[in-house]
Amino acid sequence: MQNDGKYVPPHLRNQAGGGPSDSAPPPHQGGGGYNRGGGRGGYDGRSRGSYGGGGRGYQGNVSSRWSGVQDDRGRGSYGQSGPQRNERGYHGDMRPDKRLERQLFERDIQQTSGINFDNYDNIPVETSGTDVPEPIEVYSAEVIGEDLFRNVQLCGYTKPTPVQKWSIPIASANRDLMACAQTGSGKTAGFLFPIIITMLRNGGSEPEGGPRGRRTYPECLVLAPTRELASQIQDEAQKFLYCTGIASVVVYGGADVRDQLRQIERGCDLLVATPGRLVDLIERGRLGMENVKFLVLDEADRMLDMGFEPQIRRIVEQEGMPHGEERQTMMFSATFPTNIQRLAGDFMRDYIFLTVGRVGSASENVTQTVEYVEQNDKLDHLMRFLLTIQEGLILIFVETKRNCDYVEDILCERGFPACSIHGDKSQREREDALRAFKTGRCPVLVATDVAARGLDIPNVTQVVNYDLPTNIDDYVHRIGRTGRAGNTGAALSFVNEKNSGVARDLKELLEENGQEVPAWLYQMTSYGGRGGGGGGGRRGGRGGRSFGSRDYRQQGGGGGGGGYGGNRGGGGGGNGGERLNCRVVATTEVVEDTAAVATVVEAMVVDIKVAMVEVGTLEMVLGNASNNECVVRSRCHDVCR
Ligand SMILES: Nc1ncnc2c1ncn2[C@@H]1O[C@H](COP(=O)(O)OP(=O)(O)OP(=O)(O)O)[C@@H](O)[C@H]1O
Repeated sequence: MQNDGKYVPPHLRNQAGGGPSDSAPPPHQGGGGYNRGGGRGGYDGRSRGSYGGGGRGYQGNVSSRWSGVQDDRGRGSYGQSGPQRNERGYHGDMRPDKRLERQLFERDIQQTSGINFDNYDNIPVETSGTDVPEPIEVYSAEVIGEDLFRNVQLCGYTKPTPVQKWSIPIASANRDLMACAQTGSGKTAGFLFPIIITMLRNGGSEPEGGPRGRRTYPECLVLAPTRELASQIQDEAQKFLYCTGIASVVVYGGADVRDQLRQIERGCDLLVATPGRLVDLIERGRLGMENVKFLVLDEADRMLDMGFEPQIRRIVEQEGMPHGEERQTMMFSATFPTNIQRLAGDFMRDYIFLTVGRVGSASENVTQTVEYVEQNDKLDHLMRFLLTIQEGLILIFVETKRNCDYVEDILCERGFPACSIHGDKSQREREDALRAFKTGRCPVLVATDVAARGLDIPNVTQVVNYDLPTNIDDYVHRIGRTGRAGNTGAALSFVNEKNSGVARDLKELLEENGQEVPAWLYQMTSYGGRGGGGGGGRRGGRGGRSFGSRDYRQQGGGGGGGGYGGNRGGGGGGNGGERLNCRVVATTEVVEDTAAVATVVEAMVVDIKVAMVEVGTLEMVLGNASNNECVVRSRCHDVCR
């Protein structure tokens, strides 16, 4: 896949020269930020051996050898106890920089709001929780502060989206928040804006007891499930933080850790991270959680669902992160199954639950079509379909990494300029493929679910579910890669008998969005097969379309969210104790961690309102896994009678 370190799509791999040149910078330069001032991309003498208690510091000591390097004084430099703070108490740059400004806010690489942007205002908003603050209606210097307002204008935002209207006053009032809003409706700004407003209002400060060793102490931590999403949040944060003096850094796995350490050492007020790499840096003694005043879990349901719970619990509960009033916690997603709400509730205090539209509903800006296609016909069908798409970027989702490579190869062989992204690719390959896609050099991207969440790529006009996902929430996120910021988009899904597990939820979702439901899909969902007429789909378990039941605390079984996870007993209220003889319906990998699966299955059983499954039952099921009678994947998709 690599050629001199550059990504070459398969259809160009055997050609002389190895494919198109690729001179654009990587989407993210090692976690660096504009607010890093000098030293971007080059050797930064100041960050070597000068940090911490050593006290030497290279402040003001730039010799002629480094005269070409931009000075960094506007954002503080290294001294006795690490990077200096600026007048606001943070570590970022406050000086305007026209070149950087152009780079950050360049319109032609940004998502511009589309014709349906104003329709967001028609989506019903519901809040639950005590003393909910009133929403804001406009962006102005009075409402969000001068600095942020300037940056909002530079972004071209003329008014807040519904999730922003509510999240800004709620979070600015120091309230915890669990927010659920459609894909592409501006949740990132929804959590970053109130944090920036509050950070600028309060000013930065040292952790209680002062800094220790070589640790850096961010005041805000944003956790995200994938590298690409973390990197994208950082890009957004950099725009919103321009000239505010707040420094943001991103860290994620697969990228050079030394580079990330250098970035952190130069000062980090707002940290965006994937859980694994963050734990690594905490273990190395380079990051401390003691000063975290704002914690955000973006795509919270995905992170917990993906098995990041142990890392997240460690980060939040065992690394000195402040509790209670000392910390504000927010969680955002377009989907929030009840079981995950329950789990997430453990990290929050007296939180407000905000829903824009129904929890888990798809964006109304996406036209959804489903076609019955037999497994063996998919490739031909796909290629015929691609020929009908004349413009825009096309994102194709497949279920497995192997299939991802395979579909990419075949498409390229047949002359479609395609690239691919999945979890087995190197970070470099992932970045290169995304860049080739974004720039339109490869307008077809084949992806696994690694690209399903959060990615905001302008001009994606078509999503294809070559393989349908096994649960409807993943479907909602996947098709949400198009139809963003009020733009319209289209999603086509290939469906056959293999997808009977999700067919019923799909049918309901199509109906809810006023999309055409073909007769064969009605038929498919009318037999008693699993996930079909048998009931027990996750969707029904979340309370269907009933508005009031979205916040699990209102479903009678919540009990305030205490004691899930480490304490399984807390989970089962309201189910009447009916015993479930369950079978875990599963997919690819055999899972070794039976306890973790038990947690997920138990939560799902609670979710579909039947009963608590006993761990013993589950172990028995898992015991059969080795006989291939039942293969379990770490994300259990369905539990049925
Ligand atoms: N107030 C606004 N006005 C115009 N555009 C906006 C506004 N808020 C956000 N956007 C743009 O809308 C796009 C989608 O925003 P964002 O990625 O935050 O959506 P999201 O709700 O987090 O989606 P997902 O659920 O897929 O993660 C981005 O390009 C963002 O810049």
